[in-house]
Parts: sequence; C-alpha cells; structure tokens
Amino acid sequence: MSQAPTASGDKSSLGKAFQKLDLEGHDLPPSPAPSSPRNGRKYALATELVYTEGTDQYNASSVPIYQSATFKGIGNEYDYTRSGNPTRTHVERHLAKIMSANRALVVSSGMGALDVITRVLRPGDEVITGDDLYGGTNRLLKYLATNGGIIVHHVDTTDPEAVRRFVNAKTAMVLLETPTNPLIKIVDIPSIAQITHATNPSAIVAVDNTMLSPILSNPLDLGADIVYESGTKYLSGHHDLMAGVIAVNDAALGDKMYFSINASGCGLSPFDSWLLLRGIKTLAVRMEKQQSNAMRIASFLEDHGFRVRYPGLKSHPQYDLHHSMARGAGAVLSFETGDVTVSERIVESAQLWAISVSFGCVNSLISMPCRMSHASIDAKTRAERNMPEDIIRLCVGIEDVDDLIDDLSRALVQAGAVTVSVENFRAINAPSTGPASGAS
Ligand SMILES: Cc1ncc(COP(=O)(O)O)c(C=O)c1O
Ligand SMILES: N[C@@H](CCSC[C@H](N)C(=O)O)C(=O)O
Repeated sequence: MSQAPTASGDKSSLGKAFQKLDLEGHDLPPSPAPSSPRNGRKYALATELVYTEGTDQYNASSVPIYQSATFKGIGNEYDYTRSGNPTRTHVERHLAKIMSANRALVVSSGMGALDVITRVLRPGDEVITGDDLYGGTNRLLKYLATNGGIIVHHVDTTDPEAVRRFVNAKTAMVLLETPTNPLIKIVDIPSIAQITHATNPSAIVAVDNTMLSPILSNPLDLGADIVYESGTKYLSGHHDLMAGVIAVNDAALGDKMYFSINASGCGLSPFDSWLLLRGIKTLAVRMEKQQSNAMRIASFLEDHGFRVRYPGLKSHPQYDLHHSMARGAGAVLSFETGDVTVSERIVESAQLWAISVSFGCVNSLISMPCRMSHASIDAKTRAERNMPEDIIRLCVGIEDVDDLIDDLSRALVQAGAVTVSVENFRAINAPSTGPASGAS
C-alpha cells in the first residue's frame, strides 16, 4: 500500500502549511502510541471488540467518563478536552485496534469526519468520487467545489478503469463508498487504490466504511490511506448518539487529522465517547443478527418478484467482488416497486418498520432515499445518476425476523404491491413456500 503524503514530502503546499502550523501551535500531543500494533490483535475481532485496554486508578470495569473541560497542571498529557480527553483517548485506541489502524480519532459526526478529512484539500486539487454517494457527502463535496476551488469528478467507481481515466498529478483524493448508499453498488478498493497510487503516490484514497463497519471490513488492509465511518450507525448501534471515526496508518496523516480536530473543535464529547465504546462491545452480535435477518428479508422480496439490491444475494452482480473484500453483506438493502406512489404507500403502511433516516440501529427502518437521506441531491442529478425515485431502503434490525416479514408483507399488500391474503402471511413467509403472485 502506498504511503499517504507526509508533512515533509508532500505533493502540494498543504503538507508544508500543516507542518508550519504544527510547529507554531502549542496544541499537540499528536500521535499517541497505539495501544496495540496494527494487526497485532491477540484474539478474534468479536473478542477484541469486548475488551479495552487500560483502566483507571480504581480498576473500574467501565472506563470512567472524564466529564471535565480542563485538567490542572502544566505540560501534562491533558489540559483541555477540545485537545484531548482520557475517555476519548480510550475509545480512539480501541478503534485503532479493531480498524487495523495505527491511529483512530473520533469526532462529533460522520460528516464531521469527512469535513476534517477534506480540510487537507487546497484550491485546484482534484477529487475523484462515485456517482452514488450518501446525500450529505455529495452536499459537502458540492460545497467544496462551489466555494473551495476543488474540482470534483463523479465517476462510476464500480469501474476501476473509469477512475484511471481521471487520476493525474492534481488528484489529491479518491473518495469511495462501498456498498454505496442507497444503490448498494460495490467498489473494488484494492484495484482503485493500486491504480491511484501507481499514477500519483501522494493521492489519498479515503473509504467510507459506514455501511459495513470494522466487523465486516477493514479498508486500510485493502489499500486505503484513510477509512472513516459514521459512528452514528453500526458502531454505536442504538441511535442514541452522533459520532464519526477517522482511522489511518500514516503518522503524518494522523497528525494532520488531529490538528484539524483540535483547531476546529469537533472532537467527540466524553459522554458520547463512552456511549460509543459501550456500543462497540456488542457490534459483532448485533451485526450477526441484523445480517441474518437482512438475508431472509432480501430473499423474501426477491422470491416475490422485486428487484432487490443486497450483496448477500447471489443475484447481486458484484457478489464475488464484495465477498473478496468483506466478511459479510451488512444489513442495508434496497428494492424497487416500479411506482413511486406504491413505494410511498408501502413505507407509510409499515408499522413495525419505523419511517426514519439512518441505519445500523437495533430496530428496523424503512425509508425512501429520494425523499429523505438523499433529498439534498436535486432531482435532475438523481436522474442523471440513475437513482430510481421509487427505491425503498430497508435497514434491518435485530427483531424477530418473522415479525419483520409479516409487517412488510402487510405493507406490501396494503399498498397493492403484491396480492396475497393478509391471513396467509406466516404461510407465505415460510422458507419452503413458493412465491406469491408477484410484484405489481
Ligand atoms: C454512508 C454514510 N456516510 C456518512 C454519513 C454521515 O454520518 P453522520 O450522520 O454521522 O454525520 C452517513 C449518514 O449520515 C452515511 O450514510
Ligand atoms: N436531514 C439529514 C438526513 C440524514 S440521512 C442519514 C443517513 N446517512 C442515511 O443515509 O439515512 C441531512 O440532510 O443530512
């Protein structure tokens, strides 16, 4: 894997600028020693998730919440919570271990993480990214293109050759999502990282791993320079906090990220750091259940004639690619009905499935991305990027799967999307039963 730019050997003035600011600032400590070397995990990931290193003077089993803005003294490890806090450091070291990283940093949201990452960009820099992106990511990139002099190329990142056509000496960043949100397209991280670094070794390959989380994928091991995630989703798992995570292996890159976090003041609060840590401990068991539920639901919809997008289904055109990179398919899927009104009726008819943005939570959610999570992408752009207006996204939780399928069946029938009698729900959902009369 190529190294990301360093403060001394950088492609642009940005490395020098950071070096200068770091030298002028008195706001370090950067680069705390990682608690474990990268990939130096002793146990399986599911075990490592549960155990964190280090404790307080009383051997507390749960890391204390250091709910303090200031720390007394001169020249100590901590002086001010914007610059560093023991609870935050604890979750950062834990995340570094489980993300195969030398350093992880936590901030106030996933978008906050992307904001910090894109602060390395300078006017004239080029960014190559996908044509199916989370709406907020698209919005931030559009803002940078409009106001920051950044040139953003949206390409079909499912085709590494499409990326190759745009990589050049001005490419500062290649920003990837996989699976994409909401079209569930798969991006070949190793090929794109190789293509990018071969042409421009100082270009940063950044991967948004929100849709999978570290239990299923470690993009740093696949050639990425930066991996970031919305901790609001699987990592925390209960929709009770907002968080963002940035993980790197390159020390200079980590220092730049830390500098921006301290300078802009977006580090995660002590209480949210504690909540995030608590959530991470159950990630493996939540994901296992969410994923098996998602597989049943995806199969149910496919059996009933819908076009389903889910990388756990063999019918996904990039099934093999996805499973060459990841340890599972995750729990987000989408499907189309062919009719926006029918889709709206399904979403509104669901009772157990909450109509809500977001995903990765213990309870199941249903949404229409074009009206909700991706509404900030204008309709013309959505059409140009082949995002079907009728697409429904399901974010599967840990409930009893038969209850979820029953509720979905009821909603499909009420919306006129399938024709089966309500009484027969359990019957039609039994795995041995053939398809009902199909999608409308
Ligand atoms: C793929 C993806 N990346 C990043 C984000 C941003 O995360 P947050 O909402 O925590 O800012 C989201 C959702 O919001 C997302 O779906
Ligand atoms: N109003 C919010 C929408 C958040 S969408 C959250 C999540 N990433 C998802 O995909 O559902 C906004 O405009 O950012």
